[in-house]
Amino acid sequence: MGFSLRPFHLFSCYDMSIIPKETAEQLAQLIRAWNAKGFSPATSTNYSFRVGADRLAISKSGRDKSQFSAQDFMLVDLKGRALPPFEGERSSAETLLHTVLYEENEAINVVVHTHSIYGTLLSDYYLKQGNLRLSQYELLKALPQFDSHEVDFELPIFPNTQDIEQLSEDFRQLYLAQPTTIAYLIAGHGLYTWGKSIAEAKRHLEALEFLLEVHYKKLLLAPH
Ligand SMILES: CSCCC(=O)C(=O)COP(=O)(O)O
Ligand SMILES: [Zn+2]
Repeated sequence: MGFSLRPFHLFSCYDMSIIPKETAEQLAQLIRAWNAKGFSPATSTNYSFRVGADRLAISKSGRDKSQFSAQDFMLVDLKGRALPPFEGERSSAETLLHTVLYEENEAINVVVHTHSIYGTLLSDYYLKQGNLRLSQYELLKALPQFDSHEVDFELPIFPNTQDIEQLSEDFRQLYLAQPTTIAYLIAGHGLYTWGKSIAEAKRHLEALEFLLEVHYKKLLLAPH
């Protein structure tokens, strides 16, 4: 099965209150698969895809990701406000961490977030230095900017906070200064990454989660 995202602009007379079923089902299937890998314990994590220039489909808050289905998405605008017919429903508590990306880059179509053990531990461990540097791993070539393993990839780390609006503005400043950023960590919390398609966001997420696990296990082998 392919994981391409159908360009929304092809639907000139498309009903904008409808969430595209095929895309929602593709992403829901991946969300369940990532849950099985331990990326989203206890209702954690959130996911979204662009539905138009001014709107996105995002996971509703508190959903069990092992049971996630297309019906667990709802529509919000770029300010994170619920759109018809979803008024009164609660989108992800971290909705603004998604909307900031769709606002700042119209090429972004999918945003994903994980709460893996390795992302949680390493983001906390490296918070003081402000980033996690990954070098010399072949899988770095799954990231867009690299065609060699002999590179230094720095994953920014933000302190965790319950003030998601402030965190989204802090991230906006970083993204405006460094628009090639493809992911970041929140300390003791997890990973955000994104892409222009489901396939690209999937590649980033799976490569980064693999690299986090490898890096953690390397520290165990050779502590420093
Ligand atoms: C139980 S996880 C705490 C909130 C969180 O970090 C998360 O990713 C899930 O929040 P949501 O509102 O999207 O369910
Ligand atoms: Zn989270």
